[in-house]
Amino acid sequence: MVKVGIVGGTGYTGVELLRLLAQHPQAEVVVITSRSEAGLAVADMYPNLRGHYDGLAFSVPDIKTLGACDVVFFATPHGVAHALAGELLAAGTKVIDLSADFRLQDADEWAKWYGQPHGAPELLDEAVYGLPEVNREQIKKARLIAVPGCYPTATQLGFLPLLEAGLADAAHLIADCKSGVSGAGRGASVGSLYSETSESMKAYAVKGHRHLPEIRQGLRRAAGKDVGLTFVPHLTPMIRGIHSTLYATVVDRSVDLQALFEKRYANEPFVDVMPAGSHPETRSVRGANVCRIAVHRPQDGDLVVVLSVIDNLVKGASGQAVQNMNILFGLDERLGLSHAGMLP
Ligand SMILES: NC(=O)C1=CN([C@@H]2O[C@H](COP(=O)(O)OP(=O)(O)OC[C@H]3O[C@@H](n4cnc5c(N)ncnc54)[C@H](OP(=O)(O)O)[C@@H]3O)[C@@H](O)[C@H]2O)C=CC1
Ligand SMILES: CC(=O)N[C@@H](CCC(=O)OP(=O)(O)O)C(=O)O
Repeated sequence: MVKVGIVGGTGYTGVELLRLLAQHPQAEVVVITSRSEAGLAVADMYPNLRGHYDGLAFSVPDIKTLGACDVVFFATPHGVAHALAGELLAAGTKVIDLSADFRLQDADEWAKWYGQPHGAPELLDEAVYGLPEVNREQIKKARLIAVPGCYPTATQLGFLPLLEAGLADAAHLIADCKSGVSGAGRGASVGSLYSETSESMKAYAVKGHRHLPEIRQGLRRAAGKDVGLTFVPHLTPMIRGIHSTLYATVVDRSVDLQALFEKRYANEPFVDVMPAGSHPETRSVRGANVCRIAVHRPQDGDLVVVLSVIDNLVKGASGQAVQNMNILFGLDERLGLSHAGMLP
């Protein structure tokens, strides 16, 4: 049994970790932290978890109790894992960080986009970017894993087959992405109010979103050269879901793109390449650790349109984090992650 600690149990990704781990046959959550709700029983805060975590209550973060776990997930705002990861690693505890603290390999780049100095640059060399479809072998040996962001997961998985095969004009990639409101977290803010987000839709951060350098870093690795990417996120009136519509110009029209995508993901348990002509829906992955992809070449032209959908809280965060844990501990990668999406 893997002994699990979670720092930040009251945010959306924290409670999603609890929901997924409740069904995991080889993991037991023994510590869950919240400074504001310390002492409260988990089931008193989250009635959906009644009967699953009897006796487990939130506690303040404490290195001793966390350091007694086999693995600690950070479901916290940026900067928290910087402060605590080093001590946990020294105690022999593995760290899976859902925040962006260790996603960018360059500490200066991180400081530029996150508006504060990088708090643990000495750990960057050993941090592994936790996208299993790319880094499975490194994840197996890692001590510190940076779980990719939600937009970066959907966008990279959609572009990878084209870039790895050298088939796209890497200088002109476009990612037009839509997110549900839970992507903004559980903290109260005017922008997340029902009356601000329902019956309306808008783009934001067109000038530059902090996921841009993360996506670019992954695409550069796949292409083996610099890439030019325009990334435009949108807020849409749904609770969960990311829908990435990706555009690239192909340099060779003769290639069977459907076959290329199917081959690339043939052995991936959590990437579903849909039949040619499909239009994946976000609700088909709601609650599921799945990225569902369709590839199109409208009117047989040289512009490829890839549609890629995930649940931002599952394949875009907590599900992917559990997938990483399974790989890290030599377990079946699918354990605890067999939920299908929810229609309607
Ligand atoms: N929402 C999403 O779709 C996605 C989120 N992420 C990332 O996952 C992380 C968690 O996001 P989300 O679940 O939305 O929740 P929040 O970012 O709102 O995190 C809240 C949790 O962190 C705890 N926390 C806050 N500050 C500290 C601190 N200094 N020390 C210890 N604990 C702290 C809070 O508890 P308390 O204050 O009571 O201690 C609370 O449980 C973020 O980095 C987010 O960017 C990644 C991908 C997708
Ligand atoms: C809709 C919405 O606001 N989404 C968030 C991104 C999701 C997120 O949590 O960011 P990390 O993956 O970097 O942690 C945003 O645009 O800031």
